[in-house]
Amino acid sequence: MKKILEAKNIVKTYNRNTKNEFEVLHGISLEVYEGDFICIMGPSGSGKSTLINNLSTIDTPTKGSVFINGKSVNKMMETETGKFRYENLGFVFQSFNLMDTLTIRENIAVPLTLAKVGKDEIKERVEAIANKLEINALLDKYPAECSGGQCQRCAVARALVTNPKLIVADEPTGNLDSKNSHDLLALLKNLNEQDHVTIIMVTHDAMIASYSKRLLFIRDGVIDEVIEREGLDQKEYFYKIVQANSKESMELLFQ
Ligand SMILES: Nc1ncnc2c1ncn2[C@@H]1O[C@H](COP(=O)(O)OP(=O)(O)OP(=O)(O)O)[C@@H](O)[C@H]1O
Repeated sequence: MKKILEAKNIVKTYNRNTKNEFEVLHGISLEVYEGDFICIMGPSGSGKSTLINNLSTIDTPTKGSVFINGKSVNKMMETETGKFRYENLGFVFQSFNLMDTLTIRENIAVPLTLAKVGKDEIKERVEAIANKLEINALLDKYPAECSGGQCQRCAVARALVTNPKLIVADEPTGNLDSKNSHDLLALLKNLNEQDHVTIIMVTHDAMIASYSKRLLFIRDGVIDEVIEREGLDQKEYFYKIVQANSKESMELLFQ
């Protein structure tokens, strides 16, 4: 299986060399293979967003290294990072991050415009991904004219339009109700299973995490527990995830 991402011993320290210096990630190593669907969970403040940002070029680790498609991303120049991002990564955030003044069509086209893809090809690729995600009817609307669920589907289309190797999603269902959350996860699961899109996702929600294939539980800046779905059905996997999540509550209640 092809290795998409490798993190070696990453450490992240905020406010370095000040009295507020504070190490959030304490040497995390991780390998992600093509077709993986990894979910990161953990208590608030445990370092989930810091980890996903450091894995995906949004932030740079203080120590250790990250390789995406075999390329070391730590050593990349600022200018190179932008190009590398839209060629290799698709991002989905809690707040959708669509631009209000652009139509959905223009929003989805942004990574292609940045990559200087020609006008005709942009039109073709935007329409193809809109077809796949069944959002054709939204293309000429503005984000304010779409529901939250529709906006997040459009954000996923924007993340996928460059055919990235890896989708990075930080709390993608954070602003969605349960029906829209499940629809979004069904879509991501389908992309993962049918098109082998590799996904790394942060969530607080055990039900949402039960769509993944592997769960990394972060506690105090280290990977404390790994749960593989393997032969489990979604319900059994969900119960295992709930158990991992309830560890803190049990400790608080019965210490
Ligand atoms: N830019 C920053 N500068 C200083 N400290 C930061 C910065 N970003 C995050 N932190 C701190 O690092 C720790 C981990 O933050 P992070 O956002 O990664 O946690 P999280 O697990 O994603 O939390 P949550 O579930 O609440 O979103 C927290 O204590 C946070 O206050």
